[in-house]
Amino acid sequence: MLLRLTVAKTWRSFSGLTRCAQCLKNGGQTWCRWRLQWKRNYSFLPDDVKSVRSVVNPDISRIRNIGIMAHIDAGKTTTTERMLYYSGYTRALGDVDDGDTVTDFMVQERERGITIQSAAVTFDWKEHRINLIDTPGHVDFTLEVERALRVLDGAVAVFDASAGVEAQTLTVWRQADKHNVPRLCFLNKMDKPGASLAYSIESIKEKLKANPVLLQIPIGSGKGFTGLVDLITNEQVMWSVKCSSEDGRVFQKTPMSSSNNAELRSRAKEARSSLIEQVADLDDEFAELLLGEFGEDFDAVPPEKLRAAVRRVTLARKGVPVLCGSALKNKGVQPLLDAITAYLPAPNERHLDLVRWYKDDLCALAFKVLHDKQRGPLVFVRIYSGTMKPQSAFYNINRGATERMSRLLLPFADQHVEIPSLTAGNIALTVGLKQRRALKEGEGKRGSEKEPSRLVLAGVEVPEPVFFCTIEPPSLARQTDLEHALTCLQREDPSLKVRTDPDSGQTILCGMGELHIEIIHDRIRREYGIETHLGPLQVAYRETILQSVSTTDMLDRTLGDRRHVVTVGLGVSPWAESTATTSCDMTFEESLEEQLAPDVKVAVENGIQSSYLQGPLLGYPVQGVSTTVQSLSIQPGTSMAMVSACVSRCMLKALKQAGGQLLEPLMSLEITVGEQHLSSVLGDLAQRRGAIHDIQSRQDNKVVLASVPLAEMMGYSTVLRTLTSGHATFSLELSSYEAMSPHDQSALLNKMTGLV
Ligand SMILES: Nc1nc2c(ncn2[C@@H]2O[C@H](COP(=O)(O)OP(=O)(O)OP(=O)(O)O)[C@@H](O)[C@H]2O)c(=O)[nH]1
Repeated sequence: MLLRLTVAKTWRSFSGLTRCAQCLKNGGQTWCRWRLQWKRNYSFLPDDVKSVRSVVNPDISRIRNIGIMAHIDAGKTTTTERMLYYSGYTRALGDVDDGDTVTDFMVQERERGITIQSAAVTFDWKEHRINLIDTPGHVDFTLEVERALRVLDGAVAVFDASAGVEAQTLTVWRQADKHNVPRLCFLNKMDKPGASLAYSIESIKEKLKANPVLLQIPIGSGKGFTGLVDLITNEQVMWSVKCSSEDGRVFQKTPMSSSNNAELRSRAKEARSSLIEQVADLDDEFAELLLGEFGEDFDAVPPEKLRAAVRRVTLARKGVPVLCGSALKNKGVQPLLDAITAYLPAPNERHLDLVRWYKDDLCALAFKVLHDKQRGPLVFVRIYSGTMKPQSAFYNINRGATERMSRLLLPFADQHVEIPSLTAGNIALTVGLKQRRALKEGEGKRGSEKEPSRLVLAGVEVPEPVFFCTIEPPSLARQTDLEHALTCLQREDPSLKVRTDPDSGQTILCGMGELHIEIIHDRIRREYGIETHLGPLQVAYRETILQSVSTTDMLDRTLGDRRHVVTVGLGVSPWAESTATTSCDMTFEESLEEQLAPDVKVAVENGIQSSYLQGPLLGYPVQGVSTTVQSLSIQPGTSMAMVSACVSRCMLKALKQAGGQLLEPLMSLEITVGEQHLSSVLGDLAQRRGAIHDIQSRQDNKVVLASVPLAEMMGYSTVLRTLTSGHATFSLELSSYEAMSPHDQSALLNKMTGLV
């Protein structure tokens, strides 16, 4: 009896047709804990992976390495989840709100319903291999997006169709521009009452300065969104709306000519004509075809000719195809998959100059490391040329070392399938590479044979952290465990920085934002079993100088029977744009440059660099300063450590004399808020030293664009929630480091030095 009940429950739960008995007992909630657990356990079993197809190395022209990128909550994970379901790799539809999606597998991701780390999945769609990376939308994890875009050939930018382009969309769009990544736009959430195709298209043009090429128009709006018109094939694509549990697998395609909706027919005709004209403007080959054969009758333009032209336009990055749908309501995802295979490039269509040097030798870029307790570091690699095989040796150009990989895996989120080899164009996971950030290889060949400096694939820029706090283990005995945990976490996440305070000896965590540090704290507790204590969160200020100064210093010290004597003269001067940079530089006077021995130069450089790390005001890093070493005399027998110490002391003196200026991180803030709460939000911003740049209208909401010092934004999410009863969202991103006013600077100095 019990068995029968369980089987019945299981079937009901699996089929998604009815609620389980426990759900009904719980007052009719759609999901109960039991059902969630079941979904977690069974919705992504290893045998869901179609391993036979997966092990086949597909032809390179049929591979698509793509990323899904967007502002937070636009629906990236939900869209990815649908792709996995329709391609047959999962048996049940995962849901972000239920915390059971494939790509958000970290506990923190499931609990919070957000993506924290990018996750790679591999699946097949209509004879194509799609390697997909779902990236986070929250700005604290922006490095994850950058790392993914570095190795991808194409991207899908997902938009909330009721919001259009949002703050983080701009950031990820710029990142994709930087890496020349062709992309598609997916206007998601067409089922939302405020969804608007026209508004979203306009904001893509205006804010992203992109050229949207509309390939579909929606049928119905808000809750009445039922399908779309495919303007390429001139067909109506309709999903069934009979049942809310419909999984969207089945849909109907009918030619527009047979539609009895005259208004839709005319809208579609107009949109298709605009599309054809736009593509003809962007692609000469298509324009010629149009002039020659189809000038009089756009209806007769064959879909395949139009598709090929849109592909050329996309690859040349002259336009961005735009599609629409509702991932949550299971509409529009299969056409999006078709578009990925039709318009985004195969790896061999992305012409990387560097790769041709390798010919058939292996060239791969390691772009991400995961730390696995049993297997050690798992390194994600993108293969650019050659073939990768387990149990073979590789030359790591960055580290100048040969390494051996023990196993080769294909990533399916947190599940991995072992494979015997993988060819160019693919993304794989390797086990056994020991070197940190193990990078590119030329199999079995020393880099020198091939001018290694020219053959290294560029990595990504790691953003500077803006927040820091102390972290302490529960007892001194756990300090080593904490250090190990932090080493592993840093290996995975280069935007996390860990240092030791030279005065107090405390360990300092530096991160990209409040959420970033909170997640690291939580991971140390859950994954490494250490209950750590975090000190108060502090802003990472910077220091610079106000004027040019020259000074000298002399060190004369006897240690044991050895006398060390150094005299140094140097000048420091501020950069014209000290707030626009995060670095400093140094030079030697011409005569010294020629005269000094290499080890002396290194010692001097070390002294200068160490003084840049801690400014004279509050010990924050110095930026925007040029130093010129003007004179140096060293008595024989003096150690190089003493040279560094003397230079460092002289630098401190010079920086102090040059007048210290504190720089604080200024953040770009975008708040979306209902009109009724606008005035309270603006009033609050005024008290936070905020400067309002613009207030725009977005459907029924107002969007406030402002800049605010980071120091004023601690715990802002709670404040905003209280001010607006939870009816506002915001996104915060580092804009620049700005000089503090003399009043604010002295207040901060007094506070930090304990004078008030
Ligand atoms: N109405 C509606 N809601 C959607 C749709 N797609 C996603 N959502 C909801 O939007 C919220 C965010 O969805 P996610 O898929 O987590 O969005 P995301 O872009 O992956 O979020 P982050 O990774 O955290 O940036 C969830 O509550 C989803 O259920 C859609 O098509 N329509």
